[in-house]
Amino acid sequence: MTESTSQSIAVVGAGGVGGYFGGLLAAAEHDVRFLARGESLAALRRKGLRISNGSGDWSVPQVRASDDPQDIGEVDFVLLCVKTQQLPGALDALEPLVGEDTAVVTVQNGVEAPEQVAARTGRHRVLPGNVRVVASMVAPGEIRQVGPPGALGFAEWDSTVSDRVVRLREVLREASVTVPEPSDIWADLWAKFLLVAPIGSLGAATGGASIGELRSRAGTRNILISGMREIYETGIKLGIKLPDDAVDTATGLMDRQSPDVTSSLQRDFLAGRPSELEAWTGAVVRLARRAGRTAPVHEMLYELLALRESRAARSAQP
Ligand SMILES: NC(=O)C1=CN([C@@H]2O[C@H](COP(=O)(O)OP(=O)(O)OC[C@H]3O[C@@H](n4cnc5c(N)ncnc54)[C@H](OP(=O)(O)O)[C@@H]3O)[C@@H](O)[C@H]2O)C=CC1
Ligand SMILES: CC(C)(CO)C(=O)C(=O)O
Repeated sequence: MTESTSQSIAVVGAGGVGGYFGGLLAAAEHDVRFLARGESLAALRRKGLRISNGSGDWSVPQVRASDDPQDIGEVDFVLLCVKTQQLPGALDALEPLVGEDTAVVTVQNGVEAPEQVAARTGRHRVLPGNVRVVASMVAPGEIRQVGPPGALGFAEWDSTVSDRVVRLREVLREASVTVPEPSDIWADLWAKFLLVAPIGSLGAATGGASIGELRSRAGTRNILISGMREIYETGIKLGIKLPDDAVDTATGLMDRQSPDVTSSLQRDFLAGRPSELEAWTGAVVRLARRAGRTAPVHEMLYELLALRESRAARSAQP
């Protein structure tokens, strides 16, 4: 074991992302402590974590997990792996985990989570992160990951590489996690946002059309590309150093995805679960306004989806 293995890491949320990256870290015998709850916690305590992907199934029969942040205690790093709408609750639980030198890594889709966390912890504690993986919790304690191995890129707020960034990168690499080194973490986050938000929003508004369907119809393809341009223009106006060809790059990435890919936003909508609508579609609309622009594609999609969500909430009431 190397020096970096002595780092302690709390994983908050044992769903798709937390279960996958936390599972890899735990399998590599790092000091990983899950802050979990409900059935996930019961499963982690009973049988540990099981992960399946293209290369097979593997499990970590014993993991350290609790729903009490005091049991987790102070750690070197927190991987904050909850959905955006769950951030306020997770942040309430953070205090016992965070000591003088603790850094908190965000993994959420969208571009606003780092600032939401920083509002509680201060920017100096936040390492904005960008996750590229397709992983979901198929049953409590059971994670399915599809496609290429998951990657977790992160840096300091100003995109610099501090000692703690180097330490966490080493720990993750020892656990076989791919760790990209973005030269500008904000441009990297926006580039992913630019790809994922239009696909997720349109996919949800169509009732769950896959990426293959959306990109192959001329009309829906145009909507996606116009949506990407809206995010690009907003980002540039807000000072994000997106490359000139960001929309072309995102279009190429979209075209190379397996045709059956869907996003978590549309899957959550289809299943009637609370969604990240505000952090995806809603954020595009808000950020465009902040930039003094409009984003007509996302404005329309946001209104359709917000109405759909509020109707679903009303009909779920007793
Ligand atoms: N899944 C993916 O492939 C990718 C996801 N992302 C982003 O990562 C984030 C996480 O997504 P994902 O892992 O899919 O989400 P999941 O819903 O699968 O996992 C979130 C987990 O966090 C738990 N949780 C929430 N609040 C707390 C809390 N206060 N204490 C303890 N546990 C808590 C949830 O429990 P409960 O079920 O009880 O609510 C759930 O198990 C999202 O922002 C998503 O956009 C980014 C890239 C890829
Ligand atoms: C990359 C993608 C679209 C994969 O599922 C994602 O981040 C999400 O669905 O939350």
